[in-house]
Formats: sequence, C-alpha cells, structure tokens
Amino acid sequence: MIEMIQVNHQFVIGKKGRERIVPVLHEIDLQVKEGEIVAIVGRSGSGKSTLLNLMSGYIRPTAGAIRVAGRDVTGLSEGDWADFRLAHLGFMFQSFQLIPSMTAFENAELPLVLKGMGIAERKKRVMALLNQVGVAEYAGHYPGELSGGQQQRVSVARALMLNPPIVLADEPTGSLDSDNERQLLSLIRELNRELGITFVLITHDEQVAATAHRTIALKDGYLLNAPGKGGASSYEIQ
Ligand SMILES: Nc1ncnc2c1ncn2[C@@H]1O[C@H](COP(=O)(O)OP(=O)(O)OP(=O)(O)O)[C@@H](O)[C@H]1O
Repeated sequence: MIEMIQVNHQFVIGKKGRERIVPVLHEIDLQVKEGEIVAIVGRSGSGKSTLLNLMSGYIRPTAGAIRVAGRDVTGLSEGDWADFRLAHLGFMFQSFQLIPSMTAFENAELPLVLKGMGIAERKKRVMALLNQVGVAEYAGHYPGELSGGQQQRVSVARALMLNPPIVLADEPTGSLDSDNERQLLSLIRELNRELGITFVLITHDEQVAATAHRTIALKDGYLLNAPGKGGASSYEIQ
C-alpha cells in the first residue's frame, strides 16, 4: 500500500551561495500493507514528520522511490500529487486544522466541494459522517464553540469524506485529554476493522503505539526496525 525503497532526504538551507545541506532520512526501506495500522515513533527531530511528508507528496525524496496505493509517486508533479492526494489520502493533525470561520459542517464538507460534488449529495455524505463520528448535533457550530475532542471528530469526518484507503496522521491525539484520546483510538480501530482503512500514525504516545499493529522506529533518520539496523527493542518512546 505504501512502499519506500532506499529513500534519502536532505534539506538545503541558507542563502544562495552559502547553502548548507541537512541530511534527515537515510536509506529508508519500508512497507505498509493494506489494512495495517502502523505507528511511527522516535525522538523529536528523528525525521517522523519528514517521512510522513514524503508519503503525502509535500516534499520529494532526494533519492529513492516511493509507491503509494500501487502507483509510483516519486516523480509526480504538484498538480498530479494534489489529485492523487484527494483520491487516496486522508489527513489528521494534532492541531485539527479546522477553518475557524466555517462551521463543522462546512469544514467537513471541504473535500467534497474540491471534488465538485453537488449540494444534495454533499449534505447527505457530510451528515452521515458527522453522525458516524458522533458530532452530527454540532454541525452548525464553529470550531471555537466545540471542545478539542469534538473538533478532532470533525477533522476525522473531513479526513474520511472521500473514502480514502489510507489515512496519514501526525500526532492525532496530541491535543486530546485521555478520555477523548481513548475514544479517538477506538474510532480508528473501528474504521480500520470495518472499512479496512490503512493508518500511519506519528506518535509520542504509548497508547497510540499500542493501538497499532506494528511500530516503525526512527533514530537520527535511520529506521531501527530494518534488518541489520538494531531491531525494535532499541528505541524509546519519548
Ligand atoms: N524544512 C526544513 N528545512 C530544514 N530542516 C528541516 C526542515 N524540516 C525539518 N528539518 C529538520 O529535519 C529534522 C527532522 O525533522 P522532523 O520534523 O521530520 O522530525 P520529527 O521526528 O517529526 O520531530 P518532532 O517529533 O519534534 O515533530 C530536524 O532536525 C529538523 O530540524
């Protein structure tokens, strides 16, 4: 479902003529299978977000190849990546990333608007999903009128709006209290079990890692679980 082959990534920083190269990911070989929940763990700065950004096409690898949902996405243009993302990927973030001036309904509806779906069909789909994640009664509320847990549910509904086979999540429970965290994790398990959605979750949280079928650990830009790279026992969740 997601495959990285010998992926390296380095950032180039600094002004023209005085550039500096920052190597961040090295020789990444990984596979996420269809229907898996995979947690990515590692200390701050180990390269977790960079790895997720490569899977999302927001940055391009310096070397190596990436396949997502059966397609070689390594050389996709910006425009092709935008279409590909809409069709295959859903996103969840620690900060929820809801637009404050739009209601819960309008926030959740956005992917359908981008897709060009008609208003009647949009309304049906949005209300069905808000209902599924338990916030239908707040459809007319603005994000500022919702609790953190309710905002995250709206963002989950938005992530699932176009039935993505893969959801990529960056610290999805990072802003939630333990009750809301438990509920979100059980929703993720349910979506995985019932709809077969593949999840890749970046986390510092042991509860989230325990929800995953498998954990991928990064240390200083290297994959620890890779054969010959030390094994999963040599990481700590920070
Ligand atoms: N746009 C960028 N330009 C230059 N360096 C960057 C850029 N983005 C990230 N880095 C560097 O790459 C390294 C890995 O960053 P990344 O955000 O992937 O780590 P992380 O494991 O997600 O960290 P955290 O847990 O703190 O979010 C860090 O040293 C960071 O400073």
